[in-house]
Amino acid sequence: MIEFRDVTKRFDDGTIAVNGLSLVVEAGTITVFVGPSGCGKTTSLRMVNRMIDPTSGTVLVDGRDVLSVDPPTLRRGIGYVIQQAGLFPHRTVLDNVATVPLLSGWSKAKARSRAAELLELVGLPAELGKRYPVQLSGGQQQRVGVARALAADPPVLLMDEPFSAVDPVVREGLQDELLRLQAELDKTIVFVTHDIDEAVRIGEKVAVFREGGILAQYAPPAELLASPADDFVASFVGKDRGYRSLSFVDPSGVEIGTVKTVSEPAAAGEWQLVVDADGHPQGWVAPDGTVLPGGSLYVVGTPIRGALDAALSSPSGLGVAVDEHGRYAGVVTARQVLDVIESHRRG
Ligand SMILES: Nc1ncnc2c1ncn2[C@@H]1O[C@H](COP(=O)(O)OP(=O)(O)OP(=O)(O)O)[C@@H](O)[C@H]1O
Repeated sequence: MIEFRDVTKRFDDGTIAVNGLSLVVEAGTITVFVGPSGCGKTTSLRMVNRMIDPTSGTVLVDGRDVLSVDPPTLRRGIGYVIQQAGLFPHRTVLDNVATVPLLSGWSKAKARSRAAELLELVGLPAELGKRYPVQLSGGQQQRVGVARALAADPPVLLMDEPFSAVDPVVREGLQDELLRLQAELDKTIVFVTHDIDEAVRIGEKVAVFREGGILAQYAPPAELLASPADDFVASFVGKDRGYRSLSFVDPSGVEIGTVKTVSEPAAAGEWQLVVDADGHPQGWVAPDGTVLPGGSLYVVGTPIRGALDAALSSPSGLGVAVDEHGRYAGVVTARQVLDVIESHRRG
């Protein structure tokens, strides 16, 4: 557990970067600090591992005031991941990941075998270990950065805009990967971003900061979207928040219907879904035989936003539902999904 107790940081030039911050980051959760540029997110994060010390107030990690622990000892238990990964350019990927185990006195062989395991854990093929950081894509470098931070198996992980240098598609992949890793590793993660979508996607709790280093709201994502504490949070969270809050609505009640499926397109006077031999949807055949690409797919059991999006983006008006292996499971209509949303709203 990490606790900020009335923490203020005033820099020498008088800038108040963090102003009276009090919050608790529960152990084993991902907590996101989000807010516009310059509102004190990075400064708050760096006070956890003593890259910056507070002017007043106390930061506690597992009940211990961080000021009572010398920085090298403290940092052994706290992994740190930054934007652009911060890898050593002159060392191979494997040696980058092995750095901390080596510093902790492990033999070279043991440190490298641990590093190889970690590369696998973050989804990188073993052969990339021999390359140098410049020979990797931005997304791969970020994965190496995460592997390196995990090398000493720290209970706490600090991540400062770790995915902001990569394109949106790679970024979503990295976010999914982090959620998968977290389900396995159960770390206490503090994640800084200025992207509210990223914050509500990965955070179990989200702290919204405003200018002047003031905490505007600290709540689970669904609550943030449903009841922003004030106008600042409401505008920061954005005008699509009603739609985005559907990411947290339970899909039970959504009925999965059926549609005719075919393996070869042919006009049949009705909408038909083309599926391959394994049952994966390929596209639609309109009643006049025109072949059209499909819309987004709804994975059955996932939040209701996906069901609505599948229906709205489908040329037939029927959203295609698939199982967890991506195989056709049925269809949903926007009308029916909206009825379920309405019934949830009425409670
Ligand atoms: N060493 C420093 N000396 C003086 N002011 C500083 C120093 N470091 C940061 N600041 C100021 O403190 C405020 C908070 O900075 P911080 O980096 O914590 O913000 P942030 O929310 O992480 O911003 P960003 O999203 O742009 O990284 C800013 O006004 C910044 O200019």
